[in-house]
Amino acid sequence: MAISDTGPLVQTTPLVTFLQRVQLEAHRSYPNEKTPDPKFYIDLSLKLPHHLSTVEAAFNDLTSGSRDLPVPVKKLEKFVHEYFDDAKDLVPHEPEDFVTDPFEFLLNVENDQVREWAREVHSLWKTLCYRVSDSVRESPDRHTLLPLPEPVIIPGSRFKEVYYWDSYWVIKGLMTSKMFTTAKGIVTNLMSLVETYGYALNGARAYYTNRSQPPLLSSMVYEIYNVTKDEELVRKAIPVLLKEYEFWNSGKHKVVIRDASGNDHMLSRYYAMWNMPRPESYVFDQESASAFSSTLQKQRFLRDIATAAETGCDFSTRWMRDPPNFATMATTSVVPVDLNVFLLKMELDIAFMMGICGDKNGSERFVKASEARKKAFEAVFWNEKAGQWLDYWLSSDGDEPETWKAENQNTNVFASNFAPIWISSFNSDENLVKKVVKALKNSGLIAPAGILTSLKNSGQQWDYPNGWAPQQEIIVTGLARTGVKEAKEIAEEIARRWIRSSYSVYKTSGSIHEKLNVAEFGEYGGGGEYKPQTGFGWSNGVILAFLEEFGWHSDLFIKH
Ligand SMILES: OC[C@H]1O[C@H](O[C@H]2O[C@H](CO)[C@@H](O)[C@H](O)[C@H]2O)[C@H](O)[C@@H](O)[C@@H]1O
Repeated sequence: MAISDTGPLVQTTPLVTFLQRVQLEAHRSYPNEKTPDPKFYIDLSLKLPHHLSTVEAAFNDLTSGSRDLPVPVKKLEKFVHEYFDDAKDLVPHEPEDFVTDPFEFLLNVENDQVREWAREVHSLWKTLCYRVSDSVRESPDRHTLLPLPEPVIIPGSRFKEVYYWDSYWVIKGLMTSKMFTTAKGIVTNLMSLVETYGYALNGARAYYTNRSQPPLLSSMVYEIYNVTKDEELVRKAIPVLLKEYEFWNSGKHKVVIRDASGNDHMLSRYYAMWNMPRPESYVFDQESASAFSSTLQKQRFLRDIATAAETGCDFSTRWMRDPPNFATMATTSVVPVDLNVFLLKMELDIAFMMGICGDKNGSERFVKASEARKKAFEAVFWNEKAGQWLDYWLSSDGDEPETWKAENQNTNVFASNFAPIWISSFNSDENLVKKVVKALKNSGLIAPAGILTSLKNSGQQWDYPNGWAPQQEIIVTGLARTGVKEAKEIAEEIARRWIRSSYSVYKTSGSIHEKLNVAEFGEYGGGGEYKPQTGFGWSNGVILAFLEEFGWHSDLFIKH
């Protein structure tokens, strides 16, 4: 009998399993250059009055003669059209708190051109706001979309569902747009997922139940509370955050690294509860896994792929033992700097929220937890020579404590190495900030349109020449809020570059992009045909948040 991987698994639904078959058949049917996005098939819903069993029977008939030859495209399209609905499970929704010109909107942005564009970006929330259709609530088995109680803001483009970490930057932008009800609704939706599953899902689809995404729920609650002072929200959030905290600090997510003096440091890693091809990319993952011969190797590789999706950075050389060789993906063997930043932030946020609710003991417990994690940052991640925090490669499977070794720090430069500067535990230390600013300036990461994700050109989405997308916002905000002049200056300069390029791409291609080609972006770059203006959730959010943070009054769109 073949030896199998025994790690945790979360089963998916019968509909997802069936739609994978349809996706695979479509991949066989279409001539290569026309193959539709595999995600299209996994997002389909069953049309009324058909039931899964009858549709499966019809599909079996359709494919029965096609063991060697694929189903002709026309026949497959007819089948899809007859039995499925596409993109009807979300219904456009006018956000109730949207006003064209919000009261006190970007008061510190004095430049007319900038204000006019900001209003346009603000109005794009309307194109990204939906509610889940009644049919999803009434017959969840017909859909891969999951029911959520409140309206949603989606990223847009091919992503027609809520995403966990994207929602943080969406909320930052909604705060600028004064759309507090919509922001609270997003948090309520994510909290409902944690209540149901024990963690916030990667996204609100049945095929995302086997993993989470970077844990930023506490930061979302914190941002909303900071503006609205809504104590009720905080009270509701605390038990949910405690549940989420437990998820990230137990089982396979928890690792212990022992330092040279014998002190144990508890940290966390990403670890998906899945070891098969991701349903939304089944055809691709199956092909990548075909490089391995044994079942165990395939399953481990596929878990590392699904785990990379849990990191939010799918894919990057950051997760490869031998970059850029994709077959060496080993995400579960990395103890990542940024994940632990998010968890340290969660500890500080929970301590703060418990303080608001008068739970002094609880608050002290979480302050202590944050202090312990801060020590772990010093012992495991910090590299004095590099002036940044480095990811750590595990030597074993991470189930037992292992002893720290200098050579296990990943000395490659990634934007995430600078993420700790986001939080007060680190950015309150002026000497440390100066070292980190120097390292960031010399890192090669600061590019014409913002901060690069990495310096390696691997062809992957989360590598050179792309930027650390909106995630750079946390580095910029952290630097901007220190008392160190050169930190503030570099923060403003990075934000200016990001805004100027986003503006340029928007004006020339017609959309706000989820990511920019940060390295090769020219002064006015962009290009492409003029299309109706479209938003992209998290980038929309960062544009508005940067404008709020820096309150520019000069012309941003001229090179300074
Ligand atoms: O369909 C493939 C993958 O798509 C998602 O990842 C990317 O888009 C997300 C939405 O903007 C974003 O949160 C993520 O950082 C991107 O890499 C999805 O999250 C993956 O799980 C999925 O496999």
